[in-house]
Amino acid sequence: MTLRKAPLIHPVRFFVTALVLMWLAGCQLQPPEPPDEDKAVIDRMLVLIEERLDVAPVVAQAKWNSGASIEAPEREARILDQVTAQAGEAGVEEDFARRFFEKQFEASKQVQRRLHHQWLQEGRSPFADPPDLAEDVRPVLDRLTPQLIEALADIERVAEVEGTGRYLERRAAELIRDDFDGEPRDVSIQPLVERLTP
Ligand SMILES: O=C(O)C(=O)C[C@]1(C(=O)O)C=C[C@@H](O)C=C1
Repeated sequence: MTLRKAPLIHPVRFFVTALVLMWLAGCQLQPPEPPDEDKAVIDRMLVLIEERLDVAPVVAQAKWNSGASIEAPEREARILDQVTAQAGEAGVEEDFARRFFEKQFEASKQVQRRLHHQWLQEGRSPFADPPDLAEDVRPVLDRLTPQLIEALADIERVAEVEGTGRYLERRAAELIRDDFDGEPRDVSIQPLVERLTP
């Protein structure tokens, strides 16, 4: 009679155990996702940034027709004064709020410069029915300012939640236009990436 040694662990059990262990390891490797309500806070902010960036081509048209400079430092200073005052009331760190808005100006100017460059190359004539910068366009930006400050206050509340930085970058790619190689988008979210990344 030949004695066959029984395997230490039955092959089927070994296989099932290995599968379970691999599945558990997979779960461990998944980076943590923020809770849904914190994701909604980030989405809301990104939608507002996109809305603001959406105005830049209209500003560019108005300035193309009027010949006004893309840089409007006195206008930026006025917005920043307002932002500083409102950020304090909303519980947002003033430096963070200012840096955030400075980056929104920069992103807008990038869009405007790239469009003017394009139009110059095309030899574009003035737009037929240009929007009025003071009457039509800047009021849209002014309405967005307090909404963005509120969104910044919410961002501050979720800043320490794990996974928010990663989520922000992923969703920015989905919610914000990637015109001009995505440069204006990257600039516009930069202060948020810095704030949300540990
Ligand atoms: O209001 C303008 O003239 C704009 O070009 C818009 C804007 C802004 O993003 O708010 C951008 C650049 C200017 O330097 C000032 C303000």
